[in-house]
Amino acid sequence: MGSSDFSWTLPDHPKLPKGKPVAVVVLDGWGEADADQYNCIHVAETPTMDSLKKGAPEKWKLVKAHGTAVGLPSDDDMGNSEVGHNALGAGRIFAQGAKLVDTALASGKIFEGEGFKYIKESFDQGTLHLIGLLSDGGVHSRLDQLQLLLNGASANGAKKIRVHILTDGRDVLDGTSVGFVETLENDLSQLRAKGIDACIASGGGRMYVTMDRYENDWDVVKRGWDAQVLGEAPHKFQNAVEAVKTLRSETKANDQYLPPFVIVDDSDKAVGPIVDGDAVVTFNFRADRMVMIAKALEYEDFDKFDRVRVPKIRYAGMLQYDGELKLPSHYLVSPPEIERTSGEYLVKNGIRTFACSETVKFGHVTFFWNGNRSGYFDETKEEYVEIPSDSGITFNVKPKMKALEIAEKARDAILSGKFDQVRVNLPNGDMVGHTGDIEATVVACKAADEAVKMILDAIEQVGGIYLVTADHGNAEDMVKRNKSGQPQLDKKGEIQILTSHTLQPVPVAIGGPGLHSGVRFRNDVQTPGLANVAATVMNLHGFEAPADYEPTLIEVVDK
Ligand SMILES: O=C(O)[C@@H](CO)OP(=O)(O)O
Ligand SMILES: [Mn+2]
Ligand SMILES: [Mn+2]
Repeated sequence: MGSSDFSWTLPDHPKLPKGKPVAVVVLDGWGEADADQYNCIHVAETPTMDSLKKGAPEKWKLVKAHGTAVGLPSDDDMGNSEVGHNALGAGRIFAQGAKLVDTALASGKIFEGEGFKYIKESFDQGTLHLIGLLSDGGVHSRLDQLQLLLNGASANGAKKIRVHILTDGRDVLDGTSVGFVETLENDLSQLRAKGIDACIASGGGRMYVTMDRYENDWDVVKRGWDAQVLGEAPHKFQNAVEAVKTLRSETKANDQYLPPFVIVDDSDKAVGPIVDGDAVVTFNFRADRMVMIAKALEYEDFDKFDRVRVPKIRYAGMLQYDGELKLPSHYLVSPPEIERTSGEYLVKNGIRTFACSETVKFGHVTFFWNGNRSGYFDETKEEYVEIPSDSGITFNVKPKMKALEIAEKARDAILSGKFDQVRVNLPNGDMVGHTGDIEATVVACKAADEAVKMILDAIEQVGGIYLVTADHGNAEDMVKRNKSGQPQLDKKGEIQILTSHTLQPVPVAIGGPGLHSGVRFRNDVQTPGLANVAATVMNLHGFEAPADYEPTLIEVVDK
C-alpha cells in the first residue's frame, strides 16, 4: 500500500450502526470435536456455549484455527495462542516464526544475517550456548531447526557448543523427552566426531525452568539462570538421558515440570556455565515465553532476581520477541511484521477498548492481539487489566482459575458505558487441558461457560453485541488418536493422554440485542479462519475493514 493513499480512517459500514458495545470473548483452547468421554467440553455442563451453537448456521459457525490458516508451515501444525491471537487481532495471515525460520534455514540466509554475524564473533574464543525447548511440537521451537542450527553454526566456525534443554510434554506427549534427548545426544556425538566440543550442559522442564511468561513467576526464570549461566542446580548428572529418566522416576515430575539439572564432568564441575566472551542463542521462535529470559540475558539494569554473575556475552534470539521493546536487540531471523492491527485501527477510529485476562493469558489479548507489541496505542482510549494468576501450582488444582474474576471485570466494563469494545481471554480449557487431567478440565470448561454467561448477560442489559470465539482446540480432545479417530493405546494397552493443542476448528458465535436483525454468517467465504474475525468485529462496530484484511464472516440481508 503506497504511503500517500494510506489512511487510518475506516469507512462507515453501509448498513451497520455505530455505538453498540461489543464484547469479544476468546475461549482459550476450545475447539469443536465429536462428542465422547475425552471431549471435556461435551462432558462438562456448558449451557451457554450450547445455546450459541443452536444459532448455526446463521449465528454460529466453525473456522480454521491451525496450519496455514494461521500462517504455520503446514496443515499438520496445530494452532496455538500466539498465531491464533495474532490472526484474530491482525485480520490477515502472516507467515509466522516457525515458517520464517524454516525458510531462513533452508536458504542458509540465517547464517549470513546480522544476528548470526554478531554471535559468530565469539566463536574463536568463546562457547556457543543454545537454550530452548527440545521437542518437535512446533509451537515454540522445533528439533529439526535446532539440528540445522547446530550444523550450520559448526560449519561456520563454532568450536565449542553447549545446549541447555527444556523438556516439553505440553506440545507433545508426556514422556517423549527421553527420545528427544537421545536424538540430540546422537547429533552432538556426530559433531564431536568432527572435532567439535559439543554437549548438553543443563536442563529442566519448560513450566518449571525458564519458560514463564508475562512475568507470572520470576523464580521459573531464575531456576534456569542458575543452571544455564551459573552452572548450579539441585541435581547433577554426567549424562542428560540419565538425568531425564532419573528425575522422571525419582521425583515423579512429568516432562513439563522436571526440576533443573546440570551436567557435570568427572570432577563434578558443570560442563557449560555461561561465561564472559560466550555467545548465547535462545532458539525458540515464539515470543511470549522467551521475553523474560531475554530480559535477564540482555538488560544491564535488572532487578527481578539476583543474577549473581552477569557474563559479558553476545546474545541473539531466534527472533526478536518484542517489537515495541526491541528485545532482544540481536536476532537471527526477522519476526513477521504484523502492522495495522485491528486494535490500532479501531482505537484510531475512536473505539474505546478494554482488554482483560489473568496473567498467564494477559498478553494474548494485548501483546499478541496487537501484533506482538506491548503497551497501549492510545492511553486515553484503552484500558488493559491483568488479574494475577495463581503461581506455583498446576492449574488442575484450581481449574476455575480466574474465569469469574475476568468475567466480573468485563461485566463492569460493559455496564460502565465507558467502552465500545470489551475483549477478554478465558484461559481454562487450555491451561487445565494442558495438565492432562480430564476431570479437572471438565470443571474448567464449566467455569469458562459460566464466565461467558456473565458477559453475555451484561451485553443483554446494555443492548450490545457479542462475538464469542476461541484461539485453537485443546479441551475438546484429551486423548491421542489413531488415523481412524479411535484412542491409540500404548504398549501397555493404555490410552495416551493428549496434553497438547489440537487441529480442530473453533466456533465463532455472534448475537446480542444490538446486533442488526439482518446480520448472518455468509457462506461464500472460502476456508474461513481466525483471520476473518477482525473484519467481522470492525463491522460490528459499524466500520468496513481495510481492503487487504481477510473478508468479513457476516453479511446483512434486508428483513
Ligand atoms: O502454554 C503454551 O505456551 C502454549 C503451548 O505450548 O499454549 P498457548 O499457545 O495456548 O499459550
Ligand atoms: Mn491458546
Ligand atoms: Mn495452550
